[in-house]
Amino acid sequence: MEVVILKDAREVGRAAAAAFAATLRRKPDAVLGLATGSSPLPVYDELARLHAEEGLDFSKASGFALDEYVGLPEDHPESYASVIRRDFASRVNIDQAKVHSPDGRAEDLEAACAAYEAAIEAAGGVDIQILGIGTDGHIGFNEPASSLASRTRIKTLLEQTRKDNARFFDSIDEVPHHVLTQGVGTIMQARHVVLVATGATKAEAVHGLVEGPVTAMCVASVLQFHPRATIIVDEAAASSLRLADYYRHVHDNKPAWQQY
Ligand SMILES: N[C@@H]1[C@@H](O)[C@H](O)[C@@H](COP(=O)(O)O)O[C@@H]1O
Repeated sequence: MEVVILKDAREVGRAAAAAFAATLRRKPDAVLGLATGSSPLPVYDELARLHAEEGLDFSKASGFALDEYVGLPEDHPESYASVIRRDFASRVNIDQAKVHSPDGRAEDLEAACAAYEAAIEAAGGVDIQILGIGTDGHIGFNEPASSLASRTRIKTLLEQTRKDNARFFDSIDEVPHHVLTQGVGTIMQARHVVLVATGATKAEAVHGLVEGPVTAMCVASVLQFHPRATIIVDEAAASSLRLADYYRHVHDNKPAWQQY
């Protein structure tokens, strides 16, 4: 696990976008793992800039979103399919038909989850996955006590997560109770995971993720088992890390040949 502590959200976005750009340049048909929430926004801003100003090419790439609300119309502005389209896909030259989300409107939700797993596998697996983190340590919508081996499935949201996400809706009553999410085991199969977190409200979750015991009570801590996880946080989100000075030292003295 590499922990990178940077000044602010903009720097975090730039560093995470650089990892995406490196993957795309090495493998133009890369499979990108996409996430919603406010944390990845600066990453998408920087990817859009790299596309516009430096010609970063997404034309052969494809994408898979982490999760989706159950029951929201596909064109609802807060469905995660809409959010990914608005925040990312519409701003670069990716083929929108190759940007996928779990089908939260399916009549048979379990079949939709199985189909999503099969689609990720058929695409060759996710090359690089961007992740945010919930205040309770969730990744995707894998709430505390999720199976750490889980695959894409239906989950019920914690009230805290519904409250956290209510800012995107007119009222909390509109936030769905159920979601489809890639499982923890699914996320763990991405070849490179880049988790971004900013702001003091994420400090405890980041501490649990990096330094806590591996526990389903802080699902992100499972990334301690991932062979290539890059955790990029700002100073505020790093404020509960016990070994922050060590992570800074490692990063500042990184040999030029070592990438994240
Ligand atoms: N399903 C998403 C997660 O993927 C995201 O990481 C989390 C945090 O969002 P934010 O970055 O807005 O704090 O929100 C939602 O629960």
